Amino acid sequence: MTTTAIAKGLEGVLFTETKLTFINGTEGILTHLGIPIQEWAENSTFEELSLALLSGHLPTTAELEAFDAKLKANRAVPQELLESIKSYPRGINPMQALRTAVSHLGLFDQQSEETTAEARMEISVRLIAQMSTLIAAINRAQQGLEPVTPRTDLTHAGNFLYMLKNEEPTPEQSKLFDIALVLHVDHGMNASTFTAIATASTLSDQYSTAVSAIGALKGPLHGGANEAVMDMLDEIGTPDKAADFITAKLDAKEKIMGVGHRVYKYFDPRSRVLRDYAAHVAEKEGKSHYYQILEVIEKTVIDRLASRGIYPNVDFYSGTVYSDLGIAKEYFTPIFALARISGWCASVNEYERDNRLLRPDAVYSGAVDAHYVKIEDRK
Ligand SMILES: CC(=O)SCCNC(=O)CCNC(=O)[C@H](O)C(C)(C)COP(=O)(O)OP(=O)(O)OC[C@H]1O[C@@H](n2cnc3c(N)ncnc32)[C@H](O)[C@@H]1OP(=O)(O)O
Ligand SMILES: O=C([O-])CC(=O)C(=O)O
Repeated sequence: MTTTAIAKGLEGVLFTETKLTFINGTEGILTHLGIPIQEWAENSTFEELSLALLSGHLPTTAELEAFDAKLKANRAVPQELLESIKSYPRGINPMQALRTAVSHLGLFDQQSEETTAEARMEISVRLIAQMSTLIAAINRAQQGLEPVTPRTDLTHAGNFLYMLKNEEPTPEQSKLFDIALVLHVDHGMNASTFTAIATASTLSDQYSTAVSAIGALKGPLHGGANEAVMDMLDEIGTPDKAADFITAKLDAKEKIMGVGHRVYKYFDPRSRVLRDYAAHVAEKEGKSHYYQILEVIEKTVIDRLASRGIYPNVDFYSGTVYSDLGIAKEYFTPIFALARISGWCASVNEYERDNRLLRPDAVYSGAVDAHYVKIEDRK
């Protein structure tokens, strides 16, 4: 069946069914397994949401404990890989490093070429567990520091912060970071999940799907926007300059990073949760410089763009939360990958249960009835 109507950017195209995530973009609703994102953020953990999406149901205590134990047991990565990470050039984009490291990780996994449902599930657990160790090791290696051995007595979020700083985070820091991870775990058929599924649809392996997805997430129109927001805040400098800066950008028809969404034509509910946490920190510890600038930007953007359905998205406030945790902005997008690996794996595994090769089409608008002209005869 072929249609000649072009859906630019595949907007509104339905290519599969899913039971994992639902989004109502007009009302700003996001649910996983039918449960609102606010409830997941308030009550759950990264580990529980990851397992819920991988298994398709809310886990029992025994199931969650077994999954958590498996994640913990799989945190370490091969020493050769850590040595290789230390040899990466300094100053590289950490997403480049992560893409390379995840690909390299696959070389050590004896199951990496297996594509059965069972193998995909086993590899998913390892990918979820080890992504964290890789990102922390990249962060430290780029500063000339030795990687920190993962601990098995900390949560996924707490252990990541520990490996980053070689210092145990406070329970509040771990909880805040865990909530940020929960908010980023899955989001329907976003560009990186779609990319992962496209790769898996060729019956390629789970490491290849993760590597493709990391590449797709890296761009500033997708996961890379959280870092771009911080670049913008640094460029603005002080809150009093924010309104004029944004107005000038919009007058010049430039995009504001962390704003707008293909699906949400109202507030992204994740941005509201993150804003509330950022506001809470601001109230407790005094308004950070970044938070004050974001407040002005949000107001200016809503005044100018809300009538067109353009509102802050998840990337708008996430950076202030990470920056409050002392994380450098270059690591905001890798942290997005740290959370989204669960969503990628869950979506790929779900799609692979009833796989069909993804292969859309294009309307041909090039030359017709042309003939080959020898190079010496060309004008
Ligand atoms: C985790 C995530 O991936 S969330 C998204 C993260 N990305 C960003 O924050 C980058 C900035 N935002 C954007 O580029 C866009 O909003 C996208 C790509 C995310 C989605 O938007 P789309 O629905 O594809 O809209 P598209 O890019 O086609 O723009 C449609 C119109 O809205 C305007 N618009 C969209 N986003 C913005 C923005 N952030 N700032 C200003 N104008 C915008 C466009 O300029 C365009 O205007 P025009 O019709 O006058 O030419
Ligand atoms: O759904 C999208 O297009 C982008 C997004 O918000 C996400 O991946 O979290």
